Amino acid sequence: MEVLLTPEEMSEADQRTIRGGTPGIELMDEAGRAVADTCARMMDHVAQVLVLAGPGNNGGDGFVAARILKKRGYPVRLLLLGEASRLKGDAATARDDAANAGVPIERLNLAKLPERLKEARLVVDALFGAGLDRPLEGDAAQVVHLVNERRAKTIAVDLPSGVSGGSGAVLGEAIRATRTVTFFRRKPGHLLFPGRELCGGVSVADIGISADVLEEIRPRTFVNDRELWRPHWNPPTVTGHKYDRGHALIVSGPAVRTGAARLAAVAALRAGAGLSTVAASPSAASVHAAHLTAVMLKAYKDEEQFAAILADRRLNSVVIGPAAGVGEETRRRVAMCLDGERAVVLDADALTSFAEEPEALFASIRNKTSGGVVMTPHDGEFARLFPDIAAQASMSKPDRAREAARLSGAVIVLKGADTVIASADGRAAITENASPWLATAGSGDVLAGIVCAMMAQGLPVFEAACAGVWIHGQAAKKAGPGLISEDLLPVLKDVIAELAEDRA
Ligand SMILES: NC(=O)C1=CN([C@@H]2O[C@H](COP(=O)(O)OP(=O)(O)OC[C@H]3O[C@@H](n4cnc5c(N)ncnc54)[C@H](O)[C@@H]3O)[C@@H](O)[C@H]2O)[C@@H](O)CC1
Ligand SMILES: [K+]
Repeated sequence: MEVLLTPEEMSEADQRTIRGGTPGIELMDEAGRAVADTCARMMDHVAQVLVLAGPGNNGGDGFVAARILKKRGYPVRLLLLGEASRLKGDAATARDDAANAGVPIERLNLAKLPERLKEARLVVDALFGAGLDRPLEGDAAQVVHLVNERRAKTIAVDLPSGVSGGSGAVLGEAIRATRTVTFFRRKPGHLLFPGRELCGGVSVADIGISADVLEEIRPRTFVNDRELWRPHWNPPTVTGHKYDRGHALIVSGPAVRTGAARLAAVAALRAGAGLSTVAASPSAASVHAAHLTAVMLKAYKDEEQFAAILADRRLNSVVIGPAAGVGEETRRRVAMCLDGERAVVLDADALTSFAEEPEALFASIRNKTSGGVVMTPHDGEFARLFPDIAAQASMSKPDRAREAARLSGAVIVLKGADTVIASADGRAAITENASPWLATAGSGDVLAGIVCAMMAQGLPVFEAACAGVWIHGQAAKKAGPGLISEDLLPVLKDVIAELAEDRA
């Protein structure tokens, strides 16, 4: 399980280490050394390196890197944004050490920068890191603009300058780096877009901070990797029965819109639910009947018959929303699904149907005494249900999802290229295995089915949602470029097989 540290948490890790007896300058030396090592690895021969240093400790790391590269025989030049006399603490020490080692240090001059960039084979961006607290403008923004325009090979120290470590947002302008070297642990901004794209490859350097500090800091943001949820997932046992693996129920849309429910129902079965049933009106059921094999079908004429289906407690996890239609009927069905012990995935039209009265939905979710609820909005659906949270532009995606989870009581899967899963208890996971080919019709229906299956199998709700999103991503990798949603279904078998092998 990989934890991510916000800039505040990282600063706490630094401070705890320093209080524990490691001088800050030692951490900075290690950070700068890691940057210098990366520079050396990225150049096939000794050539000019240009270090751009800012006014804080990120600049300090740049001074150390320049000093070490100089000692290793690289021609190095350092340009400082701002006045040397304003450097403080460890950064001032690092500047003195670099000057004593003979590193040429100049004040950064915009007019001369293009010439300096032309001379360099490699640029080190040590302008701003974790301390970025406002948008870049004026000279700083100009510098970034000129570096990006030059398309020079660029190594970012900690973060590409201008990228927020907490949210991945670009504040003003941001460096487009070839590679980013960060310290101790990755930050959310390395995984969240647009930051992720601007980082290039990210490497994490050990700078002498002990993992013990994490026990005190208790980070609440994670990478959605296998380790996060796999301890809760078990392959079928030799003597197991299909009912041990739960029974997924997928509520279908009307006769002309039945495909979404079938995608979800087959996905649920493939993702390991013991059984999967589609519930449909008689006209929709006759369409399904021509298509379904392993998935079962139950037709219902009216609300009473729908209630009778729900009364079977073996149907322990339900998906409602895909192609369900927006309006009162869906609202009533959602309320019926939420009333009971089963787990519920609310997707698509189930979310949009409550755009006018989200509180009614949240009240039904909070009234639930057992069985988890997962909501899977994309940005548009999220903004309809949580307009106040969506309006807070400066809030990071994990924080928006956390707030929504707190407000609604559901686990929120906020979809996108960097899907975030968050729970009301404050945990949030960021996904990095999504394929761009997942942006295709029906992909969300498949996801809803997989999440439903994970809850049917008894995974706790947050872990079920994380597992579902991860498995969906892996399936897309296996299906490959050009995939359509149907292609995700057969390859789910391979993803599950690998999970099972991994535990053997
Ligand atoms: N002891 C430590 O805390 C360590 C810190 N490290 C480095 O230190 C960095 C954090 O250092 P700092 O907290 O000093 O922060 P930064 O060096 O990232 O930036 C802070 C400085 O930039 C200014 N600033 C912020 N946003 C600005 C903007 N938009 N326009 C103009 N000026 C702006 C601030 O006023 C401040 O002077 C990390 O990213 C990492 O590179 C590493 O050396 C490891 C040890
Ligand atoms: K930087």
